Amino acid sequence: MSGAVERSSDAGVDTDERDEPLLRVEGLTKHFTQGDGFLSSLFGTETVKAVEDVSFDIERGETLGLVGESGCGKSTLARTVLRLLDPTDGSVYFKGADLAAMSGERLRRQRQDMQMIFQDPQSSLDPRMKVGPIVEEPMRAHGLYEGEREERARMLLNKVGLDPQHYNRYPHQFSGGQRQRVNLARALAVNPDFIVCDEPTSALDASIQAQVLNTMRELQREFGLTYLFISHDLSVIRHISDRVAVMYLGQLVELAGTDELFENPQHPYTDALLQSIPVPDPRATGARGVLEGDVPSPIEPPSGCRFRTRCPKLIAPDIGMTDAEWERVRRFMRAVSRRTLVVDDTGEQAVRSEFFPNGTPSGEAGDAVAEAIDALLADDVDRAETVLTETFAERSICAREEPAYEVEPEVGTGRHFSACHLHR
Ligand SMILES: Nc1ncnc2c1ncn2[C@@H]1O[C@H](COP(=O)(O)OP(=O)(O)OP(=O)(O)O)[C@@H](O)[C@H]1O
Repeated sequence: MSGAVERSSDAGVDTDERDEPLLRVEGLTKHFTQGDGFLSSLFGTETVKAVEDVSFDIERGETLGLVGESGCGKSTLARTVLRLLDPTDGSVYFKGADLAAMSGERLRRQRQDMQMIFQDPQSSLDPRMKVGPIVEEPMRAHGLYEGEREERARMLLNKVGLDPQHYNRYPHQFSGGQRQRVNLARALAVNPDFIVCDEPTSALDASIQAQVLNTMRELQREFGLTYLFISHDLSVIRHISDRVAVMYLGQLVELAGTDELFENPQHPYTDALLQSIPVPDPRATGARGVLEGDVPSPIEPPSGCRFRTRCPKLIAPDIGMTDAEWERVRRFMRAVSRRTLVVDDTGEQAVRSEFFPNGTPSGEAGDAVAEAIDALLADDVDRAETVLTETFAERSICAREEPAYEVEPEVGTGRHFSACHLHR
């Protein structure tokens, strides 16, 4: 029985292939084009740039955590990696072979080695089937373990921490955590090397979550598994990951070893995410609300660095301001775009003394600030915002060039990537 757990996929693997990372993702891009047919011929189509030029490797036996806010493209990236979605551009190499070049039977065989588990164990388990046959289903689909499927299913139920006697129970007879364990057993049924875990514990209570995560780590060691683990929850990511990739609006902004990322974050977005982790002491202040404004639409993402429209560290354009002047202009810009500033005739002085107590900057910067204040006096906030955006934000290097830098790690020796022009 346990002989059946031997890594069938490693048979015939040559040493070159073993030196390769298990998964190599290069420039992966996934766009969704919305609107087909008659309406789009009238109104045109819209392209959602869900994943844009994403590259990373995952080593054998490693867990790469992928974290980011809802809608940033984590699930789309995962599904494109597994070729459940066709990429718009880029490549995915699994054990050195290009998945994009595969189709039909070869892709189907490769998929056996790549499984996925989802957040909601309730909806992914057929309520009319008993859990034993649920676990056996992938074995049947791939024509594997003929004659020993039940024995293997019972063995796997045991390995994921369930009672093998529960083979004949239905999903509704299990708790949420147990159902996710059934899902784990099913993912392991065809002896994969790689499992994409998409928010697998997000629907569970914290204590159950920790138990399932611990089981996943034990299974990883025992079966030599490699995980791509997706979560919006930083504490889960920290608990389970060897390295962490941070995603924002379709792109990776930072990638480093877990301790390095948490102790030495180098991207302002990662920094903001870490600061927004709820603190254990609710009386402690200043730990929330760091991320201002909404995530821009992936239909028209900002040029250059996609985080720049919310970035507290936007770099000054080259128009001759001191750091202190730029700090004040940036604060003024934030207040204008938040639409919280109301200026009437008597308020002009108040605005100047609130934001520019030592006077506005000289030259072009000062002219733009004066023009924005005039627009606010005329109750035209949009014009004020446009003037500031065109003069300052759009001329920053953050708007003009896509950042990509490697920085020196402080904790450990792994490589640390940060897509921020502050590292110029
Ligand atoms: N089939 C689709 N057609 C059009 N747009 C899509 C499609 N699937 C996803 N998107 C869009 O792509 C972007 C990324 O979505 P995705 O579900 O990958 O994000 P996510 O980070 O996994 O979010 P969540 O954590 O909420 O699941 C979103 O703007 C989403 O609306």
